[in-house]
Amino acid sequence: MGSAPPAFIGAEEVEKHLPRASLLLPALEAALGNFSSGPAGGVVQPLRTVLAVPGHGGYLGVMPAYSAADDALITKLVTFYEHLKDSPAPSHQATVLLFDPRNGSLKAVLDGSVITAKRTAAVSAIATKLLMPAFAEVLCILGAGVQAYSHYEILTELFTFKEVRIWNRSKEKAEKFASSVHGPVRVCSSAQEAVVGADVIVTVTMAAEPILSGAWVKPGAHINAIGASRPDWRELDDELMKNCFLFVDSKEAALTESGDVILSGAEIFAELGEVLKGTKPALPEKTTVFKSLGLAVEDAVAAKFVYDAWSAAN
Ligand SMILES: NC(=O)C1=CN([C@@H]2O[C@H](COP(=O)(O)OP(=O)(O)OC[C@H]3O[C@@H](n4cnc5c(N)ncnc54)[C@H](O)[C@@H]3O)[C@@H](O)[C@H]2O)C=CC1
Ligand SMILES: O=C([O-])C1=[NH+]CCC1
Repeated sequence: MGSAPPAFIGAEEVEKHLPRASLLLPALEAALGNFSSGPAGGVVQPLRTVLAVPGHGGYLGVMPAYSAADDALITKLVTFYEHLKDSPAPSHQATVLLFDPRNGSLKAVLDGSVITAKRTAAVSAIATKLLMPAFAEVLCILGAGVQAYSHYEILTELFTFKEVRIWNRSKEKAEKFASSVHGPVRVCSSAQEAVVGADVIVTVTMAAEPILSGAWVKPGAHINAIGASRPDWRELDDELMKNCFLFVDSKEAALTESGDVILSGAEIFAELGEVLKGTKPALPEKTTVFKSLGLAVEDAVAAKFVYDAWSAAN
């Protein structure tokens, strides 16, 4: 007798079993600490393979990981395309394959887009909790796409801001964002207007040139830098990169994939996992940048969470 056919868990079902990204926080904190502990942490995760799709402005990322603590074995396949102006397709699409670690059988094929949106925002929330200044009042989001929504949701769930500001390259999209989310959001006409005086800043754009200048940033602010995941793409300028304390999810990934890190020559202070383990300090009183590239082990944690909840309900 062969093994059971794999389950297919689509976007709606993923959303149903993972209604809030904050449900992932304990498991993600543990996974980031394990990732930064080397082989003793039980995370096996090579640097992702990213191949360009010539002539189409697209990329395919292959992201395998095993987490012993979660006993989760996955690979995520994620595509991202720079300019999809005349296409209804989202810029990022992903699928997660979840395997049985005991025998390699495929257990489930999960929509990876909701997982990517939620686990990325949850990791930014972990960084924000550790690195944002005391008494943070103003949240600023640069970009108004999928990640802007997931970041807004978790950051306003976990923290209380007096003001939330958004800027987007096309103002219509920022206005749509402001009218879709539940709380009040001020739409700004320039990135500078949105950034000046902000305590927590999130960059979630597809920019390839800097959209955030260090000259605008309030000393002591915390920045979650989520976009610019190619070695020649930027969201942050040199002034910011060189005058901040730089935290990353993975040093290896940052030094290979992040244009903001590679081209600025900024020194990495710590991995987030090292702060979570207590081997590096958090420095919330300093200007801090968390440069996120996205780790497959985060997808492993999220896919396991969704699969377990789905299995319990089916
Ligand atoms: N660190 C991580 O784990 C992850 C990072 N990302 C990155 O986060 C960023 C946002 O992703 P999504 O929200 O899914 O994308 P999206 O396509 O839904 O939204 C992108 C936003 O950037 C704006 N934009 C596009 N080109 C721009 C430019 N040249 N300058 C300024 N703004 C521009 C668009 O108007 C849109 O509002 C992307 O760079 C993506 O690669 C995405 C998933 C995971
Ligand atoms: O981790 C991830 O899925 C991604 N990081 C950058 C683009 C997609």
